[in-house]
Amino acid sequence: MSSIKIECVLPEHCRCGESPVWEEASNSLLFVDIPARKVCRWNSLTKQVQRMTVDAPVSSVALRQSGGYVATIGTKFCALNWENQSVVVLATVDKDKKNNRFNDGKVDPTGRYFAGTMAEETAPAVLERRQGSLYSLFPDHHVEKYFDQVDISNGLDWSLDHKIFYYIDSLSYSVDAFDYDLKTGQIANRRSVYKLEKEEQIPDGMCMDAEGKLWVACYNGGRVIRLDPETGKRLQTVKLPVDKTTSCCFGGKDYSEMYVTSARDGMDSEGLLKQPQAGGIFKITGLGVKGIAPTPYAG
Ligand SMILES: O=C(O)[C@H](O)[C@@H](O)[C@H](O)[C@H](O)CO
Ligand SMILES: [Zn+2]
Repeated sequence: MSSIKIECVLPEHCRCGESPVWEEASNSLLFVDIPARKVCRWNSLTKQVQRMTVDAPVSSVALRQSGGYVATIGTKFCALNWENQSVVVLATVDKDKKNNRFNDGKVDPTGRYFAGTMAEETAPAVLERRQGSLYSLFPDHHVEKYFDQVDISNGLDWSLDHKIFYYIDSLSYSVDAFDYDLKTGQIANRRSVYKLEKEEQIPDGMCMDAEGKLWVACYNGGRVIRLDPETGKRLQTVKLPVDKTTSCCFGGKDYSEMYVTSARDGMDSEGLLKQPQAGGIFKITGLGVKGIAPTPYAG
């Protein structure tokens, strides 16, 4: 008895929409369009979008406890002042890798901002491999590096008890887990919890639900899948009307709705005719499971 409804709530035509984050205080969804260098804020009540253009690819955005937002722009962790549209650099990574940029990022349950890097793509998923690393920005603005040799650093989230960190390096076609030490922010004991099936294509962004299950957006797979990270089983597949589904988060009233971002880059004109909503923002209701509120960056 499924009453799942999928709706394109914003026909944004993002080149590569990513990093959806719900901001409860403003009833808004934040997201980025990476190559368009835009951070966007869609108010779910007024349906209005505000956009802020920055000077390099912006790959993730997060709430900030002291006001405004943080974002990963180029290879920099930055603070955003939405009111006057200004950017302050908090830290820079990969200084020796001129072709690198950040990709997906998310704040851990105590307020550290995790984000990984990748080489810039020449086409979707075409890039120099093993150039990326995973980092986090602590509240005091110092940066920790966890590991390198990453192809496309992507989705990340934490278990409800904060003891496990989940991570996707897209070209491994795997969702991985690490033991997580919330006190120190250290990770250990990497293992795979789910390998994608062929038609699921490339794992991209992901989020945790209130029952401890992971939702993974499948790039080129036109779907989000719900995984039980404890058993390694896929529990559910929800198909969307676009192939390039990039990331997902919960939002809306009590975090009962899911928002999914998508991309247009890499589609030819025939594909775009078939999927005119590519690059839009989708809302899924009726999933019967809620999400959890995002943690703001504590610095
Ligand atoms: O947003 C991202 O994660 C990457 O920057 C994108 O380019 C695509 O999602 C990737 O190509 C699919 O693996
Ligand atoms: Zn991504």
